[in-house]
Amino acid sequence: MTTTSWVESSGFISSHVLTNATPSTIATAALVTVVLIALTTRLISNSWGPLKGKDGTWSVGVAPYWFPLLGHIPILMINPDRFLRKLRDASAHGIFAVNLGGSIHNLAHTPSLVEGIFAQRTAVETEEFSMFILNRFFGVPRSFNKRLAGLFKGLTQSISMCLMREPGLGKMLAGSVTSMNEHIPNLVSFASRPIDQSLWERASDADVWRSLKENGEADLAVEANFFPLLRNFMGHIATPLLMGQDFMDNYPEVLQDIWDLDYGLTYLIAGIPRWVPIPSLGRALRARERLNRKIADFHSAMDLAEDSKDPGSEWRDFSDISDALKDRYRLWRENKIPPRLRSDLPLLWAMNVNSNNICFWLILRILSTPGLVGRIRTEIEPHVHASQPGNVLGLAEPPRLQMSVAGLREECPLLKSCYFEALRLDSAPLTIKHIVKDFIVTEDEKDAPGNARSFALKAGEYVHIPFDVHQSDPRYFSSPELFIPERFLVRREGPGGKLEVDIGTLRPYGGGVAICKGKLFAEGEVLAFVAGIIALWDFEPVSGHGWQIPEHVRASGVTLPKSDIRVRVRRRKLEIGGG
Ligand code: HEM
Repeated sequence: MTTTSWVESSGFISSHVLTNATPSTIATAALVTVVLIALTTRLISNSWGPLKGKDGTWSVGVAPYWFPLLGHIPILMINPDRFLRKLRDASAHGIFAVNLGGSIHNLAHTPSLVEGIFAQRTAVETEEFSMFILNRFFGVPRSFNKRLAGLFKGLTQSISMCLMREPGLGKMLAGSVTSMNEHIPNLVSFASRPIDQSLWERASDADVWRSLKENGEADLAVEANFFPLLRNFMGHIATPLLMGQDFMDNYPEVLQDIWDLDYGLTYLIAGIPRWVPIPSLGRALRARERLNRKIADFHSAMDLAEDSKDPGSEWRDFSDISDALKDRYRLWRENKIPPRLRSDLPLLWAMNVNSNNICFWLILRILSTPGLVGRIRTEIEPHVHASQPGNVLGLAEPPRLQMSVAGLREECPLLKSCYFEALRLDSAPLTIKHIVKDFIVTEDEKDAPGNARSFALKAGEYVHIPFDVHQSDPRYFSSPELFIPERFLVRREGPGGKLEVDIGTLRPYGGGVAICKGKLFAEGEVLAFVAGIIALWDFEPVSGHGWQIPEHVRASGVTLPKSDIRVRVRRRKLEIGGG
C-alpha cells in the first residue's frame, strides 16, 4: 500500500468509525490505535543500538520501549529490579540507556565505567539534581535556589569537616558510643503499660511476655515488632547527637515524621500534586511541614540565645548540638538566612534513614544465619565489655556496656564483612548526574574481556549509577542472592596471615564529589550498635517458623522491609559482678 492509499484508507476508517460510532466501536478503535502506536514505537526504538563513531568510541544503546513520550517510565514504575537486571544480563557491556519522558538516561553499572564517571569533575554536575531533590522532596521553595546555590559549598564543607576528618569524626563517634553504652542496656524496659515504656517500645507495639521454662525458672521477655524497635531506638541515639537533646525532647514525633516523609519519597519526587488522594503522599506532606516548622523553631531559639535573649523554657541547653550543625548554623546566620529557610532537614534525614535501616538488616542477617551470632560474639568480645552488676539493696541493676569503636572497626573482620554483605543485599542507592559536557568513559578488560569499549556520553543527557544492578551481578558476586558472611574477607599473605576485609567493587556510599559524607561515621555507629545489641540481647521470632527475610521496598538508599517480624527480646545471661 502506498502512503497516500494508507492515509486515505485511515481517513475512511476514522470517518466510518465516527459516523457509525457506538461505545464498543470507539473503544475498539482506541485500543487498535494504542496497539498500533505501541508497535510502531517499539519498532523504531529497537534500532537505537550502540553505534561505532569515526573516532572508535561507541554510542550507548537505548533499550527498546513501547510508549512514545513516556518511554520506559511505565516499566520502571512496575518492576524496576527485574527490568534493569534483564537489561544488564542481555548486554556484554556495563552501560545501557533508557528514555524517561523524552530525555536519555544512561545507566552504568560495571566497576570501571562507574569509577570513570565518578572521576568526572567538570563534565557532570550534581548540584542541579540536589536542588531538584531539595525542592521536590524536602520542600525548599524554588525562589530560594539562587541564594542556596551560593551556600552549597560551605554547607557541604562543614559536614565533611565534622564527619569525614579528625578530630570531628572521632568526637562524633565517641559521643555515639557513649550514648550507646548508656542506652543499649535499656532497649526494652519490661514495663507492660505504654505510659511506662520508652518511645521506641511504644512505636513497636511492645508487650511483656511471661512463661515458665522446663526447669521451672521464670522466662521473661518482651514481644515487639523488630524493625520499628531497632530503627526508632537507633534514631533516639543518633538524633540528639546531631541536633541536641532539647530538640528531641521538644519534638518526640520527629522520627515518625522522618519515616512518613520517606514513605512518600517516590510521590514527592515524581511531583504528584497534593490534591491527589494518595494516603502516604498526604502523610508525607504533613510530616514535612512539621519537620520544617520544628527546625525553624529550633533556629529561632538559637538566634534568641545568640542575641542574649530568652529562647523559652523548653530550650535549656544548646551546648550538646553537633559541630556539624553548629557550623551550618553559623553559615545560615552570617548570610542572614531566615530560620524558615535554613534547610537542615536533609542532614537530619540522611543521619537516620540509611544507618538505622541497615542495623535492622544486619542484625536480622546475623540472627538468621546458623551459628553466626556465636561467632560474632566471640570476635567482638575483646572490644565489647558487657557485664551484670550485683543487686543493690536487693534490687536488680541494669547490665553495663563498654565498647571500643576502634577495636570493632579494625579488629573485627567478620562483623565488618557481614556489614558490607548486608549493604550489598539490602541497599539499593542511585546516583544521578546531569552531563554538561561530552565525555568519554572507557571499560576495563576485566569488565568486558576481549571486548572492552569506550563510550561517548553526550551533554544534555543524564548518567545514573543504579548500585544494586552491580551488587546483584553474578559475574562479580557468586550466588548473589545468598548472604555469605565471609564474602569480603581476605587473608593477608605471609605466615599467620591476618584476616582482613576488602570492600572490592562494592560502593554503597556512592562516589565522586557527592560521595556520602557520613560514610565513616555510619560504619562506626552501625558496627557499635549491632555489637552492643547482640552482646546484651537475645532475639527469637514469635512465629515459630524460624527467621524469615522479608521482601524489600525500595527507599532512598537502604531498603525497607515489606513486612515486619514479631520477636521475643530477652536479656542475655551475663557474668554477675563484672564491670
Ligand atoms: C549505612 C549508612 C549510609 C549509607 C549506605 C549512605 C549512602 C549514601 C549515598 C549512596 C549517598 C549518595 C552519594 C552519591 O550521590 O554518589 C549519600 C549521600 C549523603 N549522605 Fe549518606 N549514607 C549513610 C549514612 C549517612 C549518615 C549517618 C550521614 C550523616 C550523618 C550521611 C550523610 C550524607 C550526606 C550529607 C550526603 C550528601 C553528600 C553530598 O551530596 O555531598 N549518610 N549517602
